[in-house]
Amino acid sequence: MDHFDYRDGVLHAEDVPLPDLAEAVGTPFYCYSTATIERHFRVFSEALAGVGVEPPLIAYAVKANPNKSVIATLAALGAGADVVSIGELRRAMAGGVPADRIVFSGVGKTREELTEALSLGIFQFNLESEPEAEMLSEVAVALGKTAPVSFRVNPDVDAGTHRKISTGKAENKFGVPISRALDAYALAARLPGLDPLGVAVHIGSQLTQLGPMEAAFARVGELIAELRAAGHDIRRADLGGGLGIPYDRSKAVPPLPSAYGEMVARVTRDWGVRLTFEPGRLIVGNAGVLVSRVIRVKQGETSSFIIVDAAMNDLIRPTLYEAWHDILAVEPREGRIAATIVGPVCETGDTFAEDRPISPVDAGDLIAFMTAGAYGATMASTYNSRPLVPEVVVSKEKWAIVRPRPPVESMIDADLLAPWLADKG
Ligand SMILES: Cc1ncc(COP(=O)(O)O)c(C=O)c1O
Ligand SMILES: N[C@@H](CCCC[NH3+])C(=O)O
Repeated sequence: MDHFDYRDGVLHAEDVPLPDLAEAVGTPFYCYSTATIERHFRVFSEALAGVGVEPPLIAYAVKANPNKSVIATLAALGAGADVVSIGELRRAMAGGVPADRIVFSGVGKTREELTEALSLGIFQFNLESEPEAEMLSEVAVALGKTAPVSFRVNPDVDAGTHRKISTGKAENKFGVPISRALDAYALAARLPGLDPLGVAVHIGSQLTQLGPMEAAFARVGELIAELRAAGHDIRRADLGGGLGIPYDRSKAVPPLPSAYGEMVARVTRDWGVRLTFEPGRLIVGNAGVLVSRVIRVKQGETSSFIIVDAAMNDLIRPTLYEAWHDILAVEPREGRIAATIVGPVCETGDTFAEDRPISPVDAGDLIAFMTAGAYGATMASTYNSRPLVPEVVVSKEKWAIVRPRPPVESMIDADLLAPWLADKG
């Protein structure tokens, strides 16, 4: 459930009519609902409340939406953070997440990143290779600290999602092959400065079936038993994120957090570990929309095109993953047309939807891309010298711009070549 609804024929974000925001902020802009973010975090936390030997750590995957106000909303509810760069780590802390609730994931952490994170005293490093373990050991020895580590294992499970967001198949770059895990833990136990205390897994994103996750978790359970038999003191398991959300309201809803929670409870019953979860999309996906204005409507030879002022640089998911977003008129008119909805960027791929049924719209009308709170603004670029889209947060009848629109002048590079040319004579 989200808090974007029609009232008197106008789409609202909580109690704020979207046309009012468009008037004040200009288009396009992202708009997030605080109530939805809070609700999703609570629903997920309640579904997982009883699993593991102590309350689980719900580490919000910051990459899904790193806006500081979003992080702050979640931090106030006790969320931890799953981060993949020092930028995300600093953002999480700036948003109020304590270091000891932060998990550092990612396949290419640098020595500088490992050093800063260890100095800050984070909850856990999820290592993705043996060379990374060796580097972290060197860092730990230099700092005179012990790093709490898990290996992210790659269980070679087909997650049944889009190939570009599947992470747990043998051919994916992520994790240590589970077949090599015993050797990796033996290495970590030998290396000074590492405490190999857990196992981590994450097989992909927008997962719409529980089966592949259950298969991966079962393998983690077997591994924990083998590691203990080999003398390792395993006290934690991190089951990652990935639970899917409904993008197309006319289709079946993916498994709910309650069903996920029941599956996790069943599979992990005898593990005797503290569990961590890293949900991203589930928390923020349906908490955000991208609001855009129709620039003009144009008749092509075979299609009718609605050209809007948002483009692939603002929301890349449709062209990158053939992803579906519901597209709604903010103030719908009578009737229905089918149109191809495109942005102004000079790429054929700058197409949000083809032959999509939508209420008739004219130049100047507003439309909303639904379910854009996750992997929307965070994946934006300035391609075609388009400034990043502003972000607005709504709470009941109040709203605030939490990232302003940069001026178009910011698209003009400083002239760094001139002094160099002058220097050459
Ligand atoms: C390691 C890790 N954890 C958590 C997530 C969050 O995934 P999602 O947004 O699908 O919950 C991702 C992204 O897929 C990830 O790579
Ligand atoms: N960015 C992707 C998901 C990748 C998740 C990060 N590992 C999406 O929009 O669906």
